[in-house]
Amino acid sequence: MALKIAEITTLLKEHALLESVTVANEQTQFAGVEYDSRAVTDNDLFFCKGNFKPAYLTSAQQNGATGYVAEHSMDNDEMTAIIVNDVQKAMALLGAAFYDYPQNQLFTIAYTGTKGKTTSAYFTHQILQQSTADKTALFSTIDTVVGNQPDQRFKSHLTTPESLDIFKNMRAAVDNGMTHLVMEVSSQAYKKNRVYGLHFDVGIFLNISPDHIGPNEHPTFADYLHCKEQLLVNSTVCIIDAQTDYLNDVYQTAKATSQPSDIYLFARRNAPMQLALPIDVEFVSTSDTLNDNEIEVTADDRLSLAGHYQIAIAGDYNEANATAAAIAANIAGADRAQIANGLAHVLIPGRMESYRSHSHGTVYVDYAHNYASMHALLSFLKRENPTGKVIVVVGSPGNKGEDRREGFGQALTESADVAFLTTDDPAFEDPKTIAMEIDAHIDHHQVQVHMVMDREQAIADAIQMAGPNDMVVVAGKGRDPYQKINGVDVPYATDSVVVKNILKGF
Ligand SMILES: CC(=O)N[C@H]1[C@@H](OP(=O)(O)OP(=O)(O)OC[C@H]2O[C@@H](n3ccc(=O)[nH]c3=O)[C@H](O)[C@@H]2O)O[C@H](CO)[C@@H](O)[C@@H]1O[C@H](C)C(=O)N[C@@H](C)C(=O)N[C@H](CCC(=O)O)C(=O)O
Ligand SMILES: Nc1ncnc2c1ncn2[C@@H]1O[C@H](COP(=O)(O)OP(=O)(O)OP(=O)(O)O)[C@@H](O)[C@H]1O
Repeated sequence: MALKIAEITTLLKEHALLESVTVANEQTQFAGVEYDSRAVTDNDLFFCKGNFKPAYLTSAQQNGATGYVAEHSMDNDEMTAIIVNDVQKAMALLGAAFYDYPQNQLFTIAYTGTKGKTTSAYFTHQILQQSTADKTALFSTIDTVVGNQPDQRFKSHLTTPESLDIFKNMRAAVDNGMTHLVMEVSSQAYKKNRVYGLHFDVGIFLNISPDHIGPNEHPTFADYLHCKEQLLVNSTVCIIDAQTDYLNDVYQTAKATSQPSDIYLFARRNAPMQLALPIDVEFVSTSDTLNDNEIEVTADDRLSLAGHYQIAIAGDYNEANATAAAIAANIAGADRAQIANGLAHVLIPGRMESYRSHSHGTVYVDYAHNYASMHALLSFLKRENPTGKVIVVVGSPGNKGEDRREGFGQALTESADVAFLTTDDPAFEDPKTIAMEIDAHIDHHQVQVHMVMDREQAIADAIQMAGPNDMVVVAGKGRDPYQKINGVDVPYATDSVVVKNILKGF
């Protein structure tokens, strides 16, 4: 693989991105593309982006980079300088070209939504692995799967990677024989143009609620919604959960660029919606308990998926996630039996994992980490087991999503009996201060609050307190293997392992 200067300038000009180019000669070509100086090798093209320091370019040059792309000249006469008006867009375009447009060889399904992306992506991947004979790749918050060998599955750093990583991983998937890809597309991915120029075969909009609004993410809710809606603009087929907030806005966005026959609206039967639209796929719970989750689906004749489906994980919100996955997988070629088998057997790390103890009730490890997910989770548990106490271990991250603190306080007040406020990725803030901010939004007449900053100790104390019929919820980290403290990823055994170890002692 190589990228020639002529191809680079043509592409950038076509997209009105090129400002100037200073090049050694017309034969110039690059052997690789990189945005991190530490990964640069001989004759790479290096992208200067984000919180960039000039020293990174020096280091990239020392490692072999012979050209750079930036939004300003970098005072370096020895390298080919390609100056653009948007380096993130340029990076996505040139990344696709360098890896020879692997997206064209994959049937692509992408999920967006404030909650449920990972769960729905795992559901869809599990189903498609059957219908494609194990030829489905997955780019999720948890894992990136580009093939079926152990070294072709690795932990993800971001929900949606940088564009160069997306195209590199897509290329690897294609070279490993994959024919389909399921991925999560965050609002940040659109904000930062990580998916610029990518068109998806199927795009799914699950839901939206206030989250990711702050100095490092989206300035306003309107910006957050706009970024999320871009998935529908960039997808041929659009699937929309009609119970989403802002349904009118979301639906109009889909309609602007997709044929009505390519839009699928789904909803729980008789559920309230913000706009009366005809529903194409309906689901209804036929069993919705802590141990058994089953839905019946009816669909219009574009799809063949009417029937009963068992869902491997509990939670009424997972019924919507499962329905979205069933529709997407059916469009991608999976039949009813494959959908049923996939939904019945999927396991998602850190999502509704349940551990039964002898005398301290059931412990749930779950990734709920904002108001919407915490409310969905706790209200479900309380409804299913009204006589048991709900004991929650939770913290809120530092230097991001500050509005989550109020949300946790509200969700705990609505549905918890006891809260152990603790540490969760405090970054550069004091976890105790964060805990006090959550506490300020808790009604102490409803919830008994304990402050235990050592997360493992908080989990142990919560389990110790629980009686046989109680439920302990360890929220927010799932299988995250670290705590982000003062800029360092400090290893952490994961909530799942901590819970299992504690339960051995009981
Ligand atoms: C706001 C944002 O998009 N930030 C991302 C962005 O940061 P950045 O471009 O400023 O990069 P940086 O790490 O400050 O470094 C600047 C540049 O210098 C380079 N560098 C750095 C060091 C060095 O020695 N040499 C060198 O060349 C880096 O590779 C980078 O290109 O690019 C980095 C990778 O290049 C990401 O790690 C970083 O994500 C941060 C960590 C992050 O947490 N982002 C969150 C907000 C995010 O994107 N989340 C969404 C999920 C949201 C949801 O759940 O819906 C996601 O998709 O993951
Ligand atoms: N459709 C849904 N509506 C509300 N809450 C949900 C929904 N699906 C999952 N949840 C809750 O949100 C948590 C996170 O789910 P999941 O990881 O699937 O979402 P996500 O969109 O990938 O989240 P994130 O962007 O935070 O990574 C779950 O552990 C569960 O508590």
